Amino acid sequence: MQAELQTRLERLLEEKELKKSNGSLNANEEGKDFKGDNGTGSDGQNLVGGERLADEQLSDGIIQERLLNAYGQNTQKGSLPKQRLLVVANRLPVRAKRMGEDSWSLEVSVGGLVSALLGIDKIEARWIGWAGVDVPDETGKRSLTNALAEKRCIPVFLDEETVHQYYNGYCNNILWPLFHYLGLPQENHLATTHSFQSQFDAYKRVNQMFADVVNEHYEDGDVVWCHDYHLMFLPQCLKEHNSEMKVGWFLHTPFPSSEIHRILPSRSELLKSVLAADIVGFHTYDYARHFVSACSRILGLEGTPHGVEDQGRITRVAAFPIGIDSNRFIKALELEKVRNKIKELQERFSDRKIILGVDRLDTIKGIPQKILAFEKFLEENPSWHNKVVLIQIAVPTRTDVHEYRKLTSQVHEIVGRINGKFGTLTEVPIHHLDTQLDFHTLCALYAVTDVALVASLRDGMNLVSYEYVACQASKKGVLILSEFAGAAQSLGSGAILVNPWNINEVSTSIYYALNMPDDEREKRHHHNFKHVITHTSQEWAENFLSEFNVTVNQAQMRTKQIPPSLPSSDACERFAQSNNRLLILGFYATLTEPLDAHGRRIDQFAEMQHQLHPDIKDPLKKLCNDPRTTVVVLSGSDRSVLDKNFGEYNMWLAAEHGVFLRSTQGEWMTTMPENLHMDWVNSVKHVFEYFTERTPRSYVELRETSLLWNYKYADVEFGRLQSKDILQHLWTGPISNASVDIVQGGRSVEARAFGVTKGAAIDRILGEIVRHSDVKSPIDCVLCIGHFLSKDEDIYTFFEPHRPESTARMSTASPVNGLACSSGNGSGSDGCCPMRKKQVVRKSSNVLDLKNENYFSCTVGQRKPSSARYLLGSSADVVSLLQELAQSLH
Ligand SMILES: O=P(O)(O)OC[C@H]1O[C@H](O[C@H]2O[C@H](CO)[C@@H](O)[C@H](O)[C@H]2O)[C@H](O)[C@@H](O)[C@@H]1O
Ligand SMILES: O=c1ccn([C@@H]2O[C@H](COP(=O)(O)OP(=O)(O)O)[C@@H](O)[C@H]2O)c(=O)[nH]1
Repeated sequence: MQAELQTRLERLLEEKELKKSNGSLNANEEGKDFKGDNGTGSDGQNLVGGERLADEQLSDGIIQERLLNAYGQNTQKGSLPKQRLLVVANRLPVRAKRMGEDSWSLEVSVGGLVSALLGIDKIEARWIGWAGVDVPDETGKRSLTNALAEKRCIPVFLDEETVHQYYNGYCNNILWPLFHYLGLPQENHLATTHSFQSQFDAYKRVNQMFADVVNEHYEDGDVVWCHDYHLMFLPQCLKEHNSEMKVGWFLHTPFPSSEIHRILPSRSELLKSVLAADIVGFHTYDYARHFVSACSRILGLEGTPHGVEDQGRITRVAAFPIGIDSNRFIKALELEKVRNKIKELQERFSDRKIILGVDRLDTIKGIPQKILAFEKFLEENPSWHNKVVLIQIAVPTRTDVHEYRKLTSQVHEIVGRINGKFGTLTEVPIHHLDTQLDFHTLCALYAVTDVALVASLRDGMNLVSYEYVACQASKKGVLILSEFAGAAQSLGSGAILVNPWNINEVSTSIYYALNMPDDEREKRHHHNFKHVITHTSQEWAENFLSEFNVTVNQAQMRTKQIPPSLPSSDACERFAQSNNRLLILGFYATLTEPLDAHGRRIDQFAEMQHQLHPDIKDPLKKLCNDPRTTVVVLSGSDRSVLDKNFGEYNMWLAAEHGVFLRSTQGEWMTTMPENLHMDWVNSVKHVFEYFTERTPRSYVELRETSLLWNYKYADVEFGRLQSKDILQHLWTGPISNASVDIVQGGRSVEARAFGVTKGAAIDRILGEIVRHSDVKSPIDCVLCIGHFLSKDEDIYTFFEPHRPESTARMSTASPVNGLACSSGNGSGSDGCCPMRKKQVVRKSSNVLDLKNENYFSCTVGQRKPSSARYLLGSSADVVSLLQELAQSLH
């Protein structure tokens, strides 16, 4: 882990150096082209990526080559690896308006996501999304597709009803308010609950439609970057179609606490689907932390400092704070038409200070709260009447959603009341505009403003605050910023942070901002400005994509260490051909029923009954009754558990990791080594019980030679903390000098007598089995299958001690390469495994005649590096295998 962190850090520093030396991200760099009024670039050509001047292309090439080298990709001199980016977002950067049967006008869409992605001009990208318009006819679809192609945009066509259910319904009436901590729509809770399923179905359908378009345009090697809450199903849809596709997902809104997310009926499906991506990004560390925590608490998955682990597959989760194309704003202020607008505004408001709000008219933006705070300021500061104006730009948005329409009339009502109260014949204190401004007017307004007021109740980032800072190089105005906007984490040192719900606080902050001494204003602005010009949208995208490539490479390396699936027909064939075969099976999670398999939640009561998988009984009975097959269940459980579950079969039971052994025809015997010290038991029990009392739903399993503290059903994070604490208590207390091993499981801590492992026991078990066996020929086929802790994986290596890890993984298909068997390495001319030779001194001497290809070790369920040769996905797969083996007996 430490090593991984170091390389990550080293890589980031290296990239930073590269960028510095190239100067490509320097905000003061000269000679770049900037996007025009409509955001289509100064030449009006491409919205995303695009053709630029030759010298720029050259420098882009160098950057890309260096970055890709830094990512560890293969680059051949002279031939740059091509990595196209497919940006997939609900909204295209342009909104289409139909002008005629086959003619369209394209306007730039408003919103932070579009603004940020338009700021990336150094990566070749295509954009896939909805053009914001219903196009029912084929002519329209064709002509719009062509018009958009010129902007490197690819449309996904959605009809009106689908947009209603998916966009207005599930996205903006359910996910949006919930992710912003506003709960589900207040007025019609029941209606929402009722329509939930149909909206969710539409949401899934639309995500599949997006996936279909991506699949159609995808070329090998492309990177697919999915955006936002509209497309949480997309990563799964894409990976199901092509598991090799590189898929990233970025959320532009907050990700709420798991306590909020768990309200969603579709909470698990959404999380699982997002986790199908290789990398998942958020604006802030808090959102990333909430996501990991939701995956732990809701899906029961392991959260690591790097991401979320599911069955050995890690989805990287990290914070990538977005930025703006600051140069675009800084340069715009030099344009003549912007300078003219600035002059106009200065003249118009020459006798007043300007407070500015720029927001989509959205429930999350806290517009009513902002206006009420301004009212309070006017009430408390009569000397400021007629000397200050609040200009509120409220861009109409999502107007088909009830809550948004309600907000519009609410805001109008408050503004009207306040203007009525404080206005004069010629002036009003609030200029409220339900409109969208063009880029140049917006820049001019930012530049003349004295105080920008952002009062979001929650906001993923809030780019308006960045844009304001970028335009304030000369005026150095004050930014009042809600602590609930993601931007508060990056601009917090220069801004005045406020709680928008606290009207008094916002009102006094307005007063403070208007009266702030010049030097303080300058210092605060300097902090913010430095951040805004160095943390650009270009850098944001590069960081994300760099991390993306590293993540994919690391995942590929990890996959190579995971055992391949068991070739079951080969195993069955070898098994059937053998004269004396041994089947060693684990119990828990190997032969038990997976309780959460059919959408049922994990149920502690049911699961603790340790129920055998219902389909296992027949094949197991058949195998146990076969005279040439010996079946052993080898478990950590105590004798009573094995008696209860397997008493009726003709087999061997090895309880407590093999310390106790019996044939079901006979009595329990102990294989316990004589020097097994158990003097630690009472004090460890005391510690475990202490923690059980303090950790709800944890429990202790008391066995004779081991004690297990299990927190599988407890709160994951609390359980993990408690387990760390337990270890500390044990090491510093009862076991400091005792002869005991502490074994950490996924959700358990086990104390066992020193040296007790399944691998250590198997030799003694084999000796006993052979002593009692009627079959006189040696065992010539072994299947050893279990969901074992890594400590117990020595059972696999008992049969195969010299297995070269890496080569074994490479040669996934053929078991022949698995065992290190050659006549030159002491294995004997019969081609038997070397272990057998080593074992001749043990009790199991001469009982094994195991050829390389007749040995099948198999880990169950855990897609993790393992000493086993093969993998079976779950106990259901074990059942299928046993059924096949039983059939092969004929
Ligand atoms: O597409 P709309 O439904 O009209 O909404 C506009 C966008 O609103 C949201 O923007 C967010 O992204 C910004 C950039 O990361 C961030 O600064 C802001 O805090 C977010 O609210 C939404 O997430 C986008 O998908 C919409 O396009
Ligand atoms: O009249 C307007 C008002 C806003 N914006 C843009 O809309 C974006 C709003 O992004 P923000 O992150 O602040 O919030 P969002 O609307 O995405 O939630 C910013 O880039 C603004 O420049 C605009 O182009 N015209």
